[in-house]
Amino acid sequence: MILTVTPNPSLDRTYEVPSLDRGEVIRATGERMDPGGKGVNVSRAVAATGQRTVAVLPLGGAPGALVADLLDQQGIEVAPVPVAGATRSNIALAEADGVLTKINAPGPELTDAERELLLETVRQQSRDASWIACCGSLPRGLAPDWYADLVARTHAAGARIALDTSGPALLAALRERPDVVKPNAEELSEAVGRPLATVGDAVKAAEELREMGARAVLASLGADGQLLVSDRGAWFGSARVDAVRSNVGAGDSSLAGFLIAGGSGPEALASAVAHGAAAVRLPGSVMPTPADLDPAAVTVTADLPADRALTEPVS
Ligand SMILES: Nc1ncnc2c1ncn2[C@@H]1O[C@H](COP(=O)(O)OP(=O)(O)O)[C@@H](O)[C@H]1O
Ligand SMILES: O=P(O)(O)OC[C@H]1O[C@](O)(COP(=O)(O)O)[C@@H](O)[C@@H]1O
Repeated sequence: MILTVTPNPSLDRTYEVPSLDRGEVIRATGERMDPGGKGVNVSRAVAATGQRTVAVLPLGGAPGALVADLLDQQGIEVAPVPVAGATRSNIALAEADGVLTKINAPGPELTDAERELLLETVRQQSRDASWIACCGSLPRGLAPDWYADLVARTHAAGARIALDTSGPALLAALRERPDVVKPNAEELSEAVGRPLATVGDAVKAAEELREMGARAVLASLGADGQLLVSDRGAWFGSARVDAVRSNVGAGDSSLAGFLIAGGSGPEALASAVAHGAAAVRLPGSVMPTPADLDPAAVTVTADLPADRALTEPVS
């Protein structure tokens, strides 16, 4: 079973708009609502493959009830932690030319009792977990070392940990040796404090994250593909996508693909790339099913294209 922990889930509202004009009334041409938050999306993608997954998440207020309903409709097993504050709503504005603007709200502040209940729920659910994916930003009330503490506790109980977060929460948790971390290019650059212009720059940064404690680094590089750096070696994977519809949740879908394929080595990287490529062909944060995957379009190589310039360099 793959357990996911999303301390700050969301109701994701995506509006399709012709274009963004600041200060004007913009009439949306389409709208959709999805249960969101990075671990929630990992659970949705794992469940789409038929594997068992449980999502642990605080839920509160009317948006929280809506998230619970939407997850129920999708058949996702949830271990909810009731909280007094309302679950946040995150807004994505998708322009006709493909540009996506996202507004991520801070979310409710968790009380001491809610924080304890969240930890206790993770502890109870982690008994049958092969992997625990700890994902997303931390809500107010959880200190930056919250993930570090969770990694230390769950490692002691024998589960493997995948971590997808950023900033101080990522840096603190690295010290507890998570089994894999999944930064995107911006998060990787922020963690090492350097710009990334080439695949080689990303490889060096991923190696540095391993020196800081990560056992493996699955770095997602947007349209350029993904990189896996671990004690078994380093590989680069990519897949060409002709029409990108939405990249919301593409990283989450990739992490799910990586975990369901065993969570290490080139086969898991190929699965991560296939899931990322499939996710961007789908609207909003719709997660791919096996029928959406095109494994034949994926290339994985140990011959790293170090000099290749990133399509979207991080400055
Ligand atoms: N424009 C794109 N074209 C093709 N694949 C993409 C594109 N954007 C994302 N992907 C796929 O989805 C993965 C995750 O996207 P990325 O933007 O790196 O992560 P995140 O969603 O975490 O920011 C990429 O590594 C790639 O495999
Ligand atoms: O916890 P954060 O960093 O605010 O991110 C939450 C948001 O990210 C998502 O999980 C999507 O993630 P990505 O587009 O980065 O893959 C949304 O569902 C959610 O609104």
